[in-house]
Amino acid sequence: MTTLGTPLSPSATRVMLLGSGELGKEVLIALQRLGVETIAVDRYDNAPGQQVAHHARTITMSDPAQLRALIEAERPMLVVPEIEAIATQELEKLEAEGVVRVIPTARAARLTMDREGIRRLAAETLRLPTSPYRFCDSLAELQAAIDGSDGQPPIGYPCVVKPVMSSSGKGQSKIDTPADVAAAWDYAMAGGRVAKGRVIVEGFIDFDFEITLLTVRAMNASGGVDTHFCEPVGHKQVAGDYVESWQPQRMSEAALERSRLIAEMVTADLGGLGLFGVELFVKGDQVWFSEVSPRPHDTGLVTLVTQWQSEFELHARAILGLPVDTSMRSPGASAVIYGGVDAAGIAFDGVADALAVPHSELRLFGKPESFTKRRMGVALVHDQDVDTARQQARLAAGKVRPRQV
Ligand SMILES: Nc1ncnc2c1ncn2[C@@H]1O[C@H](COP(=O)(O)OP(=O)(O)OP(=O)(O)O)[C@@H](O)[C@H]1O
Ligand SMILES: NCC(=O)N[C@@H]1O[C@H](COP(=O)([O-])[O-])[C@@H](O)[C@H]1O
Ligand SMILES: [Mg+2]
Repeated sequence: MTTLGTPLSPSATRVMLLGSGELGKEVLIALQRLGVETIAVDRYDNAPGQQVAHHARTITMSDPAQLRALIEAERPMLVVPEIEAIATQELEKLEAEGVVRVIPTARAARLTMDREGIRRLAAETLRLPTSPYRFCDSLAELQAAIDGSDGQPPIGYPCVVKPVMSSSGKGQSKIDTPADVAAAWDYAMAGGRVAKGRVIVEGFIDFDFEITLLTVRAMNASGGVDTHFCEPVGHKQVAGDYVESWQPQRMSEAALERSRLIAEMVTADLGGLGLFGVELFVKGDQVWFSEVSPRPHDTGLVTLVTQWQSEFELHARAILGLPVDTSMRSPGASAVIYGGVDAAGIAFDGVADALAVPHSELRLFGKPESFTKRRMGVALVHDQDVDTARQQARLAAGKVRPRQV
């Protein structure tokens, strides 16, 4: 049975987020609503979540010594990874030593932090359908994997190259012809969240659409763990980064059933409590596993206006051992607002126009520095159908005009 305390008192239930961007900010708000004392950690000062948490700490989260020192000093009840650049092996040690519980588990955080860990688990251990893939440590190995001159079946063209440690499309590119290979390698080397000279090359899947199946592992009344599914979230990606999402994505019963089966298998193996974003490619009734976030997913921002409990509230409840409800309340959509400029302390014009769009909401994340392609905010719209919601969300996002001050 979960007992919650009073923040800033000896009875406090203390939770630490490792990574405090836009997703962590919403988790922190959900935790605060339950009176949880929060510690927001990030690599830079004034990260979005640090602006709402009780405590803010800035460290290099990929440095094992810094991470251990902070966790030992703060002794939170839970550590909640929010980003991909964390010294997860140190988290595994801390968990094994009984210093802290990691969400969902330290092993899950390690396996999903690195594309190799999760891909080998899904494809080789669980035997789930995925794109064909290979891991390469040099441009020569990459070319050999594509051509099949390494003695294995060729990955061929088109294919996709990604650093093993990266997210939001950073360092990712599609290769259509032999002329693109060297540039893709160089881009991957420059774009990972953590310097590591290794990439995954994947055969390109010509899917009809892709979804995130938000899947929650939460305690039931008898102390066991149940798996709950949200309605599928459809999304559109440009250059490996999400620009629009909507819920529900219409799909065949067979494809939905397969998606749930895959999500159930992957999340059961990763274990622990919390919400997962299971990314799947769908073509007709066929479903491929792509990757999974053991935490709220950027495309799931739409659930802030489509579900009674958003993915952030679901995560907060599940990790605390509380019951969850994944039901929808309305169709809806989200559209991303990019910075458009490279500047610190930018201003946003057009906010009133955006919010004049019926059933719209905005989240402006408050990131201290803007980059042309940095996600700075999102427009959210609920409406009676997904098509209308998508159109209106794009309209609202387009009304917001970031500018240098
Ligand atoms: N093998 C593939 N075939 C076709 N499209 C792909 C493939 N791999 C990736 N993509 C496209 O690129 C997008 C981003 O890929 P992926 O999810 O692996 O990157 P990411 O950097 O982890 O992104 P995020 O952190 O936003 O989830 C996918 O959602 C999909 O649209
Ligand atoms: N696809 C993963 C994702 O969306 N992660 C979200 O982006 C933040 C980093 O943003 P930044 O790169 O702008 O600092 C992360 O902290 C997380 O909230
Ligand atoms: Mg992804």
